[in-house]
Amino acid sequence: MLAKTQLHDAVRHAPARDLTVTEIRTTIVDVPTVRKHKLSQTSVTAQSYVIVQLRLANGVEGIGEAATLGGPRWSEESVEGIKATIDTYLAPAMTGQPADRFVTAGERLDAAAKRNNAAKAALETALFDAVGKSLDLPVAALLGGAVRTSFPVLWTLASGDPDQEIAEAEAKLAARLHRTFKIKIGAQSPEADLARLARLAKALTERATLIVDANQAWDETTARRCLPCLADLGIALVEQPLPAWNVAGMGRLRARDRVPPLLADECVFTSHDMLAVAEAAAADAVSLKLVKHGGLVGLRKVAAVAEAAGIGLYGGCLLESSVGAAAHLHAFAGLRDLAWGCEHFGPQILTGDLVTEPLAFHDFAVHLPEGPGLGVTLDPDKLRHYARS
Ligand SMILES: O=C(O)C[C@H]1C=CC(=O)O1
Ligand SMILES: [Mn+2]
Repeated sequence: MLAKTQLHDAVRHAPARDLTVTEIRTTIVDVPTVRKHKLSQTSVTAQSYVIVQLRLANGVEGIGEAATLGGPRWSEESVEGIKATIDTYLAPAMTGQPADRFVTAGERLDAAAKRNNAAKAALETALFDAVGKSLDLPVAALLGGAVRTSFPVLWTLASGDPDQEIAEAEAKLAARLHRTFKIKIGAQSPEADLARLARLAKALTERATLIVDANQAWDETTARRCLPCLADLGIALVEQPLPAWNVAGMGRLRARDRVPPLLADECVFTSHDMLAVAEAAAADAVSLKLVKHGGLVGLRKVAAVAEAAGIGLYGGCLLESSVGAAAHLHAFAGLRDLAWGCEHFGPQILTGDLVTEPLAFHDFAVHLPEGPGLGVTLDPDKLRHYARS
């Protein structure tokens, strides 16, 4: 039994348990990138996020982030739209509600707005962070506990200039930061991309694993022609070669010879999408992203459907800062098998971060931050500095 003074101490130090949401604030930030990042459908020189700050009755603040890529070009959500949706619809639906009923919160958010998955993900992340901080538990523990605390992490080559890309990959290898590289293709002709990939494969042979992401750029005929060439170059994984709607086409491609494993990205937002991809045998792996799945609970549901179908898990990103990247790592930490590693290099491509201590990258891995909640602390000066005026 605790002595009286010990009992008083325990009560005094116990985090206050009133987990009612009292206030939700949103801020749009624009953080420049170290170089231009060129995808098939857009290119960016700054990353834009909506940062959510959510306060509980106990005084604890939770944070979350919604990432976008080039405005509403990667998916339909933009930071301007996300902020308006949270301020007008999602925040009123959660204010006055308990923060620790995550499934009920999801139901309320779905009733308040259709889709808007990135907006919901940012708000739900802030709920998890606030509850974790209140209970002195990491978010990964709230999700069932961490299986791993470090994650193999790749780097994306996306300047489009092979000389620059080879030099960038060499620097990452030398610093023992990354040894798998994802090359963005589809911004130029397939022939130009194949020539570029041949140069990269030759320069990095035996020292790196290469994967490619077409971001929906090819039609099925082009993909039929080019996929065997990618197999010959030793490309280990081909992400979203076809438009998101053409799941049947991905299934047909996968059934052919000399086709590298296919990774589903833009064609899987919901667990229903995941089921359709599984039924069409359209992917070997799926890229998991909070902005697609509407938050951590949704991400785990998509992962469960993939696991049930024998489809591998890949820890996807949308170039998040350390806030959004930390949220992903907590969700990935509890997955039984993250066969394809992760791509949360986002904090490294920014010229600055939004937290007091950015995520740690070393030994070709990114590491789960320690401490309650997300394990990262928003830096108010940096938030002010990058906030859109
Ligand atoms: O995968 C995407 O489509 C989006 C993003 C993730 C990494 C990267 O370079 O772009
Ligand atoms: Mn992708």
